[in-house]
Amino acid sequence: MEISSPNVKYSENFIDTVYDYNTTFVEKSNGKLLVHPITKRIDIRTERNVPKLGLMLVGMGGNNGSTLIAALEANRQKLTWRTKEGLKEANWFGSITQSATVLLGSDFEGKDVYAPMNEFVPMVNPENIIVDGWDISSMNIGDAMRRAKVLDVNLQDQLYKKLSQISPRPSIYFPDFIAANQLDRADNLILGTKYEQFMKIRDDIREFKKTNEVDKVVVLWTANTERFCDVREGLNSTMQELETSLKNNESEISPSTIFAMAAILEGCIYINGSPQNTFVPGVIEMAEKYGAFIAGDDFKSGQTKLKSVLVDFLVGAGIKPVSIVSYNHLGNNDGKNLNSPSQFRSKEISKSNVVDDMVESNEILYKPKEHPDHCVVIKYVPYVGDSKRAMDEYTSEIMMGGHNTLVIHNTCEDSLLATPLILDLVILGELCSRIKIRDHTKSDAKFESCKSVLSLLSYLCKAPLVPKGSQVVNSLFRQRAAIENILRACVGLSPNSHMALEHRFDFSSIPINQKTVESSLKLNGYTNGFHEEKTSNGIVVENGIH
Ligand SMILES: NC(=O)c1ccc[n+]([C@@H]2O[C@H](COP(=O)([O-])OP(=O)(O)OC[C@H]3O[C@@H](n4cnc5c(N)ncnc54)[C@H](O)[C@@H]3O)[C@@H](O)[C@H]2O)c1
Ligand SMILES: O=P([O-])([O-])O[C@@H]1[C@@H](O)[C@H](O)[C@@H](O)[C@H](O)[C@@H]1O
Repeated sequence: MEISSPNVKYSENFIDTVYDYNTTFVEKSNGKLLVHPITKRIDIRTERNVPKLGLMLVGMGGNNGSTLIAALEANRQKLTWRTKEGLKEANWFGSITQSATVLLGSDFEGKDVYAPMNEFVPMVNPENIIVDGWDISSMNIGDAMRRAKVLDVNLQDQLYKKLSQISPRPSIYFPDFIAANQLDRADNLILGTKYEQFMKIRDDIREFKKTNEVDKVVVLWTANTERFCDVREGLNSTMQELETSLKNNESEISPSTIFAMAAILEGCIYINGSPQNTFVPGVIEMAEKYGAFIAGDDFKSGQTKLKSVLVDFLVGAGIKPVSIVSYNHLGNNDGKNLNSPSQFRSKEISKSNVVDDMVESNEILYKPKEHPDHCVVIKYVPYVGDSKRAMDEYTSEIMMGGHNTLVIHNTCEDSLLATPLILDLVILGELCSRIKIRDHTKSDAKFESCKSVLSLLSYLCKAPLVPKGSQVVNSLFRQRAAIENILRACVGLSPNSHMALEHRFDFSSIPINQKTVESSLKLNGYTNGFHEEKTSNGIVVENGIH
């Protein structure tokens, strides 16, 4: 990849670009829309040095946790294994950072050219991630992998010895927050008051950092879905209240909120892969005060991911979804925990709200407050294990009183859909912590980090957490476009608009071909001897800046 841009500069530690950010503000008054296109010249700085990254999983002995650890090791060793379909090899299918590409542009023959998503800017290599974590179950990860029944046995057998030497740290367990049916796993617990348990988690993080000499740590919740906790003044509506409630051993402070507090105070990135409301206002205030990063909620892996595509397509096509029913049954421990009404309610909320922004986007189809019937059903059927059987029905109104009904059946190993998302959350979350911007027009402007709430990770979450006052976006393609266009901006490329004007109009008067490019480079003060620089991830950047 050769980026010939006068606005991109590679130094030893940074990629610096001067970027014209174009956006549009709209005023609504007296039924009219006054539209203000805005261009803001900013500097974008991406640290090039990728840290030695530690990942601490809460719930590491679960299906997702054990499968992630197994997959990291299998890919590290490039393992292959025989199955009845033939020889399989380790891969990261389902991970956008490892297995997806981004449209770069077109060649001079007009053909699209794509590049791997992880070649735009330096990203953490999964092979170098050091994993640790906690579980209320003491089972070692080798046996946990067997208990999960997710991976082929021939692969498990190659991994078992190494994974059986890994055991989860004792964790925080408040029976009231997860299903009672989880009690039989809970043999690996930290005792003491909530504050003492909080301090133990902080000690664990510090010990992990010191022992492994990691530069950064991501703490990621892939433990069981908790019930929602109360949010109220005097309990957790501010950081102060939360800290006081913790010290007072307040029953409504959940294990996940304690992990989030500990992670924030230890300078870690904290990511919530489950649907519960871990991020009470006091946690968000704490993250903002300490400049920590948080993201969530609930991995967007299967039915909901498809829903955020289908509803976007239907509403975008002017077709009106009027009834959406999402049913699935599965038999893994997640399903067992969700068999309990309070925990199911957490999941029902995250699976249901995903259509709201897309419905609200079209006032032609929907009157204010009008929305489709939307039903979510999850049943626990032990025999099927991790093989989730999902059935969805989308009924829509089409023109002249017609109807269109889509019925989808989807069977998958649920953990093999979620595990790659965990990797992406970790890698993209860490990348966000290395990107900064400042106002190019102000000589005294300071570089600013991302906001504490990493809404860029929405693509990976059912119920995206966004900064206060920001719009929740669930459309999968809008979420993906945000990621790819920010990666492009970090190397000075404009957003993919797909306008392709040069292929829709006769550009003979404005030729875009090899000669044009060379002459425009000269116009932009390029010299013949281009300054080439190999970046750490193999991109050769060619620019005329000397
Ligand atoms: N496709 C998916 O697998 C998917 C998709 C979206 C969300 N999720 C969510 O991810 C989470 C994990 O899913 P899973 O299939 O791995 O579930 P799982 O039940 O197999 O694993 C959860 C693990 O968390 C442990 N645990 C429970 N409470 C804990 C605590 N307080 N501290 C530490 N460990 C604790 C359990 O012992 C278990 O080992 C669930 O909340 C699930 O809803 C999963
Ligand atoms: O991601 P998705 O398929 O919409 O939702 C899934 C649920 O349908 C499933 O029952 C549950 O066990 C998983 O945790 C996941 O949340």
